[in-house]
Amino acid sequence: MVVATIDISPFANPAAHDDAARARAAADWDRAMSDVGFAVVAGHGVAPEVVGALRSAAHEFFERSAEAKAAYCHGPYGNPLGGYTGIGTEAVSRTRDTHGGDGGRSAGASAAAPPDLVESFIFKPASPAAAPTCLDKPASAYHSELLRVLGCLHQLTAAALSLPADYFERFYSPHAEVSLRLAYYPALSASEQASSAVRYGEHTDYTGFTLLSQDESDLGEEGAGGLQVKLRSGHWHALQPVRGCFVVNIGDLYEVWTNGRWRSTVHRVMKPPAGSASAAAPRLSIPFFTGPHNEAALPTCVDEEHPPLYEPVLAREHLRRKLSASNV
Ligand SMILES: O=C(O)CCC(=O)C(=O)O
Ligand SMILES: [Fe+2]
Repeated sequence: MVVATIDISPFANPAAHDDAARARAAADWDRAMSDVGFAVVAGHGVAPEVVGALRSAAHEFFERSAEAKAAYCHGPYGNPLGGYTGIGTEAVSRTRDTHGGDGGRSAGASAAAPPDLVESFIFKPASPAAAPTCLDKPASAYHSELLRVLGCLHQLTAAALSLPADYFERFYSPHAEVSLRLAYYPALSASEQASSAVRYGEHTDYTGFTLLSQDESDLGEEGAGGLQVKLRSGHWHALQPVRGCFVVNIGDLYEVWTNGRWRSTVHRVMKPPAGSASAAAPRLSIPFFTGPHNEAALPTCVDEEHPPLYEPVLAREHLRRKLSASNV
């Protein structure tokens, strides 16, 4: 398996597992994050109904008219109120030109990239801007469940990096900087299909862990389009969804914090081939972006053999640079 499946139940349900099981999961996690920067996470304990309810509500919202959806637009992608942004607002591969945690592996690639073929809704439970009624309950339930899973991932990470079990808590409390994004890729028109635009251009995520619920339709025929991850070899690997699991990857700040031991890996969402069933269908994926509160800076994995590779960076400043580059 190029992308490992990691069962996190020793951390999600600690009473049922012993320390040896936790140590094994932590070693597997360290290997996955160092080699690929992506893993498939099982054993998280999130009920399928919680995921299903949010997916249905999101479809209901995105199938509304452009005018109805525009009523929930509160500014550019990444604005503090969250809400809706349509196609034409974001070109994520333009962030490749800003300094990332990836050591500039493909910097300078795409200053003029066309906008991504995606609509977004960012759900923020504490936002004063009202969310559509259909999303409110399922998104709140999903949000709090994923915060719980994030806590497990932090314990797993602390074990993997030989840090105290509660190491990450202080950087993520009293509030983490999280963002629940519904990413809707409409069926492709003939002109979109013919254009050089992609569904979501190549990029690294910006801060901490991203927990992604993939669209099961990505299981379609080989090359049907969907999430692809750039391996160290330069090869693009298509990530097939695994039922009941989340895909988890790290963003730039983790690469900085681990002094390059873990990889903030470049990924993208391609278009399905013209005329295929997948091209005529919408695709919905749900990334939950997570990062520390702004003051956090956590250089680890530094010793005599591993001198610091990165300038220290504050979460807020890094996020600001990335978002301003991605907005069209
Ligand atoms: O839609 C996907 O599968 C991935 C989206 C993504 O990479 C992102 O939102 O950062
Ligand atoms: Fe991403």
